Amino acid sequence: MEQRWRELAEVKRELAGRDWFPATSGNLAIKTGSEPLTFYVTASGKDKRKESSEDFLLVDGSGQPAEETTLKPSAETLLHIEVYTRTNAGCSLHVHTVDNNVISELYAHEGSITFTGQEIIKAFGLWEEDASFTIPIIPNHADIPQLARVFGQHVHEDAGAVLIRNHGITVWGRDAFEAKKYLEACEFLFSYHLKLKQFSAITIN
Ligand SMILES: CSCCC(=O)C(=O)COP(=O)(O)O
Ligand SMILES: [Zn+2]
Repeated sequence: MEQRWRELAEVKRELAGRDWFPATSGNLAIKTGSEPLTFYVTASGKDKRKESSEDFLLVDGSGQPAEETTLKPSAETLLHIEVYTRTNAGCSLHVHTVDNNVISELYAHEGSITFTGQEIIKAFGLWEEDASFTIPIIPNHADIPQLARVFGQHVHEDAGAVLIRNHGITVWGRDAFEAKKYLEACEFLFSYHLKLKQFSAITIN
């Protein structure tokens, strides 16, 4: 358990270093047991750039604290539960960035965005020359159980990503290394796409 705590703390430190937790946003989770399901999740409403012994709490398969604590689990714990109950993923990460919000707004009407012809797609385990990677975009339902239900409809593989419109992205992987790799690759693709779009607009006009 302590090992999992340290792994999640390390991921949290790295993502904080990228400034991916503005205004208390974001939540992270790492699985500690499957039968029954238990996982560490970030405490709700905190500045995730700060580090303390109260950063994470252990919760059960219904998102309730699995040990005595005054900490409140992330408001979006139900999304992490969708990941762990539908797949063999071991870690799930959720961040709000300007780039992932802009991409989600630009392509919401299509319901997804597809990337192809990018070397970094290999980070998703796709090695073919014409490989493509599609990220679904779902509406940002205020009701978290409803958001989690819609989100869950796009959770099929042990690693993946879903954009929530004008909210953020949730990625997951078999372990913390893979989840972070997916997240970094997604944000790279978003940033590249937006820069290219801006640059193309300037050179055409
Ligand atoms: C100001 S962020 C609004 C809530 C949110 O979307 C988020 O990611 C953080 O919520 P948490 O309860 O996990 O702190
Ligand atoms: Zn969020």
